[in-house]
Amino acid sequence: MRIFSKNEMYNIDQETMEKIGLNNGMLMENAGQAVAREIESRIKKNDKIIVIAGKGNNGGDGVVIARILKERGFSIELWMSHKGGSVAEDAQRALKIYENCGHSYKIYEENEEAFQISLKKSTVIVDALLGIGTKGKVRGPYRNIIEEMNEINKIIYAVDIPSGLNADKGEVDVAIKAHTTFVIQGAKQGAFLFPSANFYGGIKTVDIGIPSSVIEQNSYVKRRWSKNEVLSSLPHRDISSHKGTYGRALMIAGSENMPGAAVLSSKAASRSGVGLLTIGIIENIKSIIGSHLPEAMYNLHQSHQGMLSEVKDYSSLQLDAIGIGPGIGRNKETEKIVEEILKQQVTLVLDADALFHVKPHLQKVKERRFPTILTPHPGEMASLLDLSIKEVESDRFEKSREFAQTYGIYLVLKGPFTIVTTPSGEQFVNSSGNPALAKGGSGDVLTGMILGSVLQYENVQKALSNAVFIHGAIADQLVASTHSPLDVLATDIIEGISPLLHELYREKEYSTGY
Ligand SMILES: NC(=O)C1=CN([C@@H]2O[C@H](COP(=O)(O)OP(=O)(O)OC[C@H]3O[C@@H](n4cnc5c(N)ncnc54)[C@H](O)[C@@H]3O)[C@@H](O)[C@H]2O)[C@@H](O)CC1
Ligand SMILES: [K+]
Repeated sequence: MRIFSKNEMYNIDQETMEKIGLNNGMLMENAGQAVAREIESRIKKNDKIIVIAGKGNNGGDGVVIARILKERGFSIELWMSHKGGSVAEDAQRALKIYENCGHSYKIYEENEEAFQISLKKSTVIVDALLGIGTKGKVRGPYRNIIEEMNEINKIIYAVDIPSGLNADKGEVDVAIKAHTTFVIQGAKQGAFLFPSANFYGGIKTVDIGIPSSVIEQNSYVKRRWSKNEVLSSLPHRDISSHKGTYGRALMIAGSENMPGAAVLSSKAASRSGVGLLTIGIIENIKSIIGSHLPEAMYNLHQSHQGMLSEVKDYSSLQLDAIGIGPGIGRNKETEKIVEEILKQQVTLVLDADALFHVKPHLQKVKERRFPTILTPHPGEMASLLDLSIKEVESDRFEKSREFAQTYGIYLVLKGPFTIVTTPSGEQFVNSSGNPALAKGGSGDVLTGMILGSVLQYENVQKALSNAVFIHGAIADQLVASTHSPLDVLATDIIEGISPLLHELYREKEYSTGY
């Protein structure tokens, strides 16, 4: 599923009209036809359907839907929100065609009570009030209509966007609570931001025939990353491979107060395919880690205030990637280590306290020639950008892209619908996971999984998106089988890596070559 911003969508529509020659009326007809087909497959002949259309082009789509479904023999009442004169040109034309077919409609502004009676009698409502043109707080009759529609508690199918929502942002004033939203050509960004995502219900894309060349030239790549993408990109292990083939990684994590962060991130890394793992920790917690992960090697640091202190020469380890951050703590010494790590000519994964330390050194990040991956949660992202969490969350796509492009990094902005952004600005939205992951340690596990994953793939984005997907899918499976959203521990996620990978590889019909 493609995802668009409002401006991208308007540019795509504009170019389709100007360069391709499909006019707005044609696109509206295609949109209405396509959504009507989807609705038809979900309704019964005895349903009483109300289509409520606004005065913009979204309303025009609604008028086409009403006509098509009427012609197919369904019981349809079309309501326009406003009187004729103020309705957009193409929507007026759609209304003229509707009338030419012998159909009539009613106007909300002239008959509010009758609308409420009709609403009560209806079984299905089609919401074509407002689309991507919505700006600011919902005004005029729309506010009442939206509230009345929500109160009546019927099945609502929304066209393009649940009316009232902003296409690009997560914040909500008043909006339709849809059962399903039929998104035109692709979802709009707000479908993956909160709280607006809660209003969409199911999402189904309808194709209105916009040429793919126009889409490519007028939008960034923004897509959902789902199981199909994971299956088609899982790496193959060649029969002639050996442990060196799968990378030498160093995970620098933990401190006296947080030894668990080192256990979780290192264990997750080795379960995710690392060939040879070295753990960078302070000497006094080695015995704790060792009892959990006998397979690992160690790079022991001096301790200062219970945290890592010495800057090491890593050249003898012949590393391919370094992960740093979970539980390392924050003081001058740990900052120096992060600074030193930035000079290493290997792939880097920075998380947690390393994200705190990297902020004054972002210029050095920009100068790096090897992939740098930052994995902030919204709070860490907000402090990297000097913004509030709310400002980040409401605009996750734009904020991540700007940051990733400015510093030439891969960014994994965590949260529901984690977004992976590449240095060139392509974005991939994860489709797995649930609130069971909102727990201490689950980020440390993801960091380890990412470190393990980047060594298995030639393409960094695929490695990141797949690690994020698998992390979420494990939580989904646990909640669907033996756990609840309350009791999933970070260690359960690690234990779930093997069963899930096993299942995915079986599904991919993975063959070892034997
Ligand atoms: N070529 C195109 O642009 C196409 C557009 N299509 C449909 O058209 C929609 C976009 O159409 P429009 O740009 O006309 O926008 P909308 O249909 O979303 O509505 C804009 C109308 O709402 C009013 N409005 C905006 N914000 C408001 C607020 N806060 N409170 C009250 N009224 C408000 C505006 O004054 C304008 O009259 C899409 O979502 C899609 O459904 C499709 O028909 C396909 C082609
Ligand atoms: K709508």
